[in-house]
Amino acid sequence: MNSNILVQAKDLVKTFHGREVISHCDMCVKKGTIYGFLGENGAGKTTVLKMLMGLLTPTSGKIEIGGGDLRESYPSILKKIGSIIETPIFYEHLTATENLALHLSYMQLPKRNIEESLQLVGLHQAGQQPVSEFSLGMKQRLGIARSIVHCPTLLLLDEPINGLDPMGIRQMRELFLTLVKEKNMTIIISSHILSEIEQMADTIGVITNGRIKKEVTISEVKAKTPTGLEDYFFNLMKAGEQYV
Ligand SMILES: Nc1ncnc2c1ncn2[C@@H]1O[C@H](COP(=O)(O)OP(=O)(O)OP(=O)(O)O)[C@@H](O)[C@H]1O
Repeated sequence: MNSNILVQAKDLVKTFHGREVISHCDMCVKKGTIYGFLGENGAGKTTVLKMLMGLLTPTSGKIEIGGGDLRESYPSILKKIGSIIETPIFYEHLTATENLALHLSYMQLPKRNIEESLQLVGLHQAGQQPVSEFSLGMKQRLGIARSIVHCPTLLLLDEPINGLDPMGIRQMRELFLTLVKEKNMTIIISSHILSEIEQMADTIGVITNGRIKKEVTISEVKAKTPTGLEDYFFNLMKAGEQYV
């Protein structure tokens, strides 16, 4: 595998109860980039992200992360992946700090970076509060803190800005850009908020009916559709392959 590539999925298939929801899906994510993962409701984004995280086993196909086969490198590779997939669940009676400490101990890692991670997501003053007292947005921020506390190289973020206020959305966008620039992380982020993806992503992957329809750099998107990503996405959905 090309050394510039961190994640490569080849010919992925996932079947649930005989129904193929991911169909021969190929995906390629370069190191040190943000990959905006787009698709309509039910297109297959969460299912692919769960397979990249090892939470679901593909029916067939191959996933390589950092040049190694995900299945063969499991579970040690988990230490290099951070994720927020669907609604994050916490021990509600424990504090934010205790939840992050528990996460690190599950991963058999030293209790480091807890304060820094809470600071990065704007929860530094809430570290000693039980999670049961957190708002939806605070839980989402804590989920992001948990995804980065072990300093992963790959972040899988499934709609991570759900529930955040406008300030929070901007702070998280800036955080994700900083993590890539300063901590060398690679991020795959799914979101329906195309304006956010447009401001962050280097590459866009569009999935339709379980298959990547288009992988394109953001500069190609802008060249093709000067009015921006939203129009590019809608034109692609409407016109299909004729548009690309
Ligand atoms: N555990 C499961 N059992 C059966 N079908 C499933 C399961 N998980 C997902 N699916 C189906 O797989 C398809 C893809 O779902 P997925 O959640 O991956 O889509 P998505 O692109 O993340 O959608 P959304 O944008 O609505 O979150 C859907 O048709 C869904 O019903």
